[in-house]
Amino acid sequence: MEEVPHDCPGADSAQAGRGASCQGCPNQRLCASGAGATPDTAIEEIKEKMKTVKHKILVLSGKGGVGKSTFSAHLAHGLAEDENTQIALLDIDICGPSIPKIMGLEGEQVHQSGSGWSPVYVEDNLGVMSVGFLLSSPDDAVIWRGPKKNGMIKQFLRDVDWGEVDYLIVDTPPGTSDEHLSVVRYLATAHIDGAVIITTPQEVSLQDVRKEINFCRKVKLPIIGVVENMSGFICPKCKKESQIFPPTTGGAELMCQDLEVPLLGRVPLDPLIGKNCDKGQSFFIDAPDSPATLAYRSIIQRIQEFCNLHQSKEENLISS
Ligand SMILES: Nc1ncnc2c1ncn2[C@@H]1O[C@H](COP(=O)(O)OP(=O)(O)OP(=O)(O)O)[C@@H](O)[C@H]1O
Repeated sequence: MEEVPHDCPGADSAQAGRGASCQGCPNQRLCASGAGATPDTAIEEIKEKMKTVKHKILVLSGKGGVGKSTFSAHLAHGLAEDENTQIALLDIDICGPSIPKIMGLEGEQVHQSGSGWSPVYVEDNLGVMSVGFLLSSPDDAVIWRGPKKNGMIKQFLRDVDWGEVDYLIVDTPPGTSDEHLSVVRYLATAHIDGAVIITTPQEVSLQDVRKEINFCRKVKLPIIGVVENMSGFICPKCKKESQIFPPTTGGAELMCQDLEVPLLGRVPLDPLIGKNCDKGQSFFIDAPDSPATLAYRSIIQRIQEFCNLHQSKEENLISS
């Protein structure tokens, strides 16, 4: 893929491409050519597009590898169990798009639909779009930087033909990067319900979650809550409940109390989750009553309650 070595500080601003924010930029010529320019019309187009999407949820994590994509995928699977609910799963994890693998869609490419793109449907009511669909193979690397990367996110939000959707779940890269700012900026005008932040119980992960929470507060992104993943261990050989290692105490719970954000729940470390993700199959099917599945279901219910409340608040605002 083409590299755009462009780090102009104004590259993501509405002024980029018009030269106004690019003074002193070594790549001014590229910038002035309009690469990655974000005309105000794009925001308007995204706003228009998002009118058919009822709820928008961002899934964030401070650290990589904590289970963010696994969570995004299974939130989508869980919500899609109600066949009257239409779900869209968007993967913008540019450096490590794992949604194709987890959803059993490896090797899929972007499908054209009119002038835009059509999601790939894993169920009638569950459509998926991933940055991974743009790669020539799973081992290909995305080396876009700056405006082109943001342009791609804009394109995902504007050009994918989602149709009428109840929930749009956005799986983001770890940390608080350009992509987060772009997606928040583009979706902000279309009212994001909020963010779910995934962590493990370890302090190295929690430390980064604190930053993530501060990021959300700075950009005024509501926080639905935190999920402590890989919290305690389910031994596959142990049959009795008592032999299950207890979930951790402290960890995310203390942090959530401290920072006044809800802890949505804890998901144990369960080897079946890893196995099923590698097979591209939901673990809810193979282990409908496992502690991990039950933990997920309770978390999903809390997210739905949050979104319903958000919707009533919006409706009240409109009617008042
Ligand atoms: N509760 C769990 N128990 C066991 N394995 C898990 C659990 N949650 C996730 N995993 C496994 O952990 C690995 C990392 O998960 P995942 O890819 O979802 O992380 P991530 O936070 O999205 O990573 P990144 O953002 O760096 O791509 C995967 O192999 C996944 O199957």
